[in-house]
Amino acid sequence: MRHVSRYVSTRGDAPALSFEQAMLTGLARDGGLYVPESVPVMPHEQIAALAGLSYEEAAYRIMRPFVGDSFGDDEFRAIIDRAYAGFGHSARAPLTQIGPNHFLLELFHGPTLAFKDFAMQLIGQLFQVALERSGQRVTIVGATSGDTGSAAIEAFRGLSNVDVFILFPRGRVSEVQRRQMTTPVESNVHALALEGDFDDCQARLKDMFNDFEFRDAVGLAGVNSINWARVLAQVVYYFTSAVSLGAPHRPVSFTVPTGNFGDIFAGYIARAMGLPIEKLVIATNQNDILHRALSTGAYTTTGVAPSISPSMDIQVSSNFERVLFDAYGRDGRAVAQLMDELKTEGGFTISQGALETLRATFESGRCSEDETYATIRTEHDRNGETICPHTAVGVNVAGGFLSEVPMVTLSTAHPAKFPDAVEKATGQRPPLPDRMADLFDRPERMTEVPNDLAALEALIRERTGR
Ligand SMILES: Cc1ncc(COP(=O)(O)O)c(C=O)c1O
Ligand SMILES: N[C@@H](CCOP(=O)(O)O)C(=O)O
Repeated sequence: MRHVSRYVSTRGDAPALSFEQAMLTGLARDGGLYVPESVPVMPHEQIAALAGLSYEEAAYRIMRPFVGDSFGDDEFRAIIDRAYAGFGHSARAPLTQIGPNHFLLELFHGPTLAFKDFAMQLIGQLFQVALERSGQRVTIVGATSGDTGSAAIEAFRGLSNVDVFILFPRGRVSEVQRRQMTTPVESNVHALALEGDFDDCQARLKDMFNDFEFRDAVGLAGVNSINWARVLAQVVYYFTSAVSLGAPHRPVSFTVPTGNFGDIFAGYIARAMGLPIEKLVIATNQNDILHRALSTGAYTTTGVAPSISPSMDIQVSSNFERVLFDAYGRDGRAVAQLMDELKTEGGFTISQGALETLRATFESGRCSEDETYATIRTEHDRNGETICPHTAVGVNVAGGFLSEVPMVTLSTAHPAKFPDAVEKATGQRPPLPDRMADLFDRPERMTEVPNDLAALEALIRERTGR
């Protein structure tokens, strides 16, 4: 398979970078997101040869061409092995069947019980190797609607060359999610409860990246899915699950509970690499901007409405920019203009040509709050499966797209992260795994912060002394 040598910005006005540079940079200096200059295609026989391999070996073969010479072969293998050693299931991402031709891909066996661990554990290892080599010290700032934050803290806690600041919307994450972020005792961890919603957290994060003086002074790095390495790690489980269902000899479809569009974008990359994905279905909760955009062509923000699937309470869906870049023929100026309209006017209209391109790849659906509860209840009663509300959104939307082609719905978090919603739906409270059983007894530590760039930057500078 050909190797990717460079990553380019979706806004076309930042220097092209190597894999390691793009990973440590996060957001491009023109405000865009890095993508591979071109996506390598994995030949049919190499996809077939993934059957029966360990998750780690498959991960190595799928990701290696994207890494270029940033990491040596043995070094990269060792990084992958360390990343997944702490997962609670030997298959890492096992499949379970919930109906004729309908499967759940369980992505919650990592240390913080959500799919974020697949990428964050890998990024943690990659950062450590890269920073030790360069002697650099970085300040990671992340925005979270609940799961990215805990996964990032878990991956970077206690590291001597990293400070990690996580912005989460105060009162809008589940109690388990909040405690996962506020109970770690390491002094390099800073949980910041922001007065606002997730879009505010993500907007302030991007503002920090666009303030070059601050960015350079603190050595700002990002581990949200704006970071290409996050997306890359998530490509792997599309391959492993599809191959175990017969790919590349037969096609497979995926439904992805979607918010910031990072996870489904990884599926889009898998498809571009040659994995025969028939349908790629975007499943949204009541914050349905992506479903509306695909249906009408109007990408218009309406304000975030809190839901029982809080990690998907997002309106400004960051990675959508990456598919727009392709849909507009990789015209960075056109993308920059759309993003400008989004910022100044709260939305934009997708051109007819780009909309047709998007519709050729993606389907979409929306799931209401009542439907989410009903789906959790039905899966519990019919299949004995307890699923989290995000997964329920996926299962519900996937129901409209079932066919003779196997459908895989991504099960993105463990139900115990959202016990109130699950208990309300099923009458039973899902227990936390043993290693987290004392989560509610641990003391919490967090700082309440305003939705104000200057105040946030001042706090980060003071805490890091930079
Ligand atoms: C449990 C869960 N499901 C789904 C999503 C949506 O994923 P994405 O933001 O990659 O679209 C998230 C947040 O990212 C999440 O934490
Ligand atoms: N749902 C996410 C929001 C941030 O998404 P990311 O994939 O861009 O990090 C969360 O749980 O924090």
